Amino acid sequence: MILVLIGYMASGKSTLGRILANKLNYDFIDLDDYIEEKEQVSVSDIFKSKGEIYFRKKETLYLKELLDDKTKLVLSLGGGTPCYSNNMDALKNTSKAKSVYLKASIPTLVARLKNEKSKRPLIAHIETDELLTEFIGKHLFERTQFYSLSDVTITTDNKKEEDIIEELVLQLF
Ligand SMILES: Nc1ncnc2c1ncn2[C@@H]1O[C@H](COP(=O)(O)OP(=O)(O)OP(=O)(O)O)[C@@H](O)[C@H]1O
Ligand SMILES: O=C(O)C1=C[C@@H](O)[C@@H](O)[C@H](O)C1
Ligand SMILES: [Mg+2]
Repeated sequence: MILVLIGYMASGKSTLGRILANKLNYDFIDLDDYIEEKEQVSVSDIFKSKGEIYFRKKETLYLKELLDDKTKLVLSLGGGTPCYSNNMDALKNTSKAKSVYLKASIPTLVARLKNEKSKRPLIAHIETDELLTEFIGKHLFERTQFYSLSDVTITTDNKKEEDIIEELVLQLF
């Protein structure tokens, strides 16, 4: 089984993925970290030097590699992974994978992202909280159609990490 965590930037994929893997005694991989390790360069630098399209090709390549090769894995995707190529089809077409959408509201995401923009190339240039709110609102609206294809959706606003994990395990097994 591969449990795949999906959601917008700062929805908690990496944080919750680590906790979930530990609880289940599964391996944990964060797709952004995996890409950085394989390419020996940071995601931000890939965006800068090679561009987003190059990044998206690598993201799809490594997602498929992991889906083929791994089992007993919690895999946290990048925020955009479900929205490009046929990545969501690849997830839905393997009985090995179960996907979970970690749903967070715009205010929650803005509060988390406003002080953590620099490592996230798509929002690093946005100067004010108002502009960040507007950007996330539109971006999340475009992306929700892909995120919502997940097998399970968990709302995460104002919930403690351990409570989200408990809910998630109940829904998955
Ligand atoms: N349930 C929660 N309650 C409060 N804070 C949380 C919760 N889940 C995550 N956070 C905090 O939100 C921030 C973003 O979380 P995290 O890095 O796990 O998101 P992500 O989905 O992996 O983001 P990205 O797509 O950019 O990698 C972190 O500072 C984390 O501690
Ligand atoms: O939301 C996105 O499109 C991204 C999120 C990050 O996880 C990284 O994968 C990258 O910064 C792109
Ligand atoms: Mg992450």
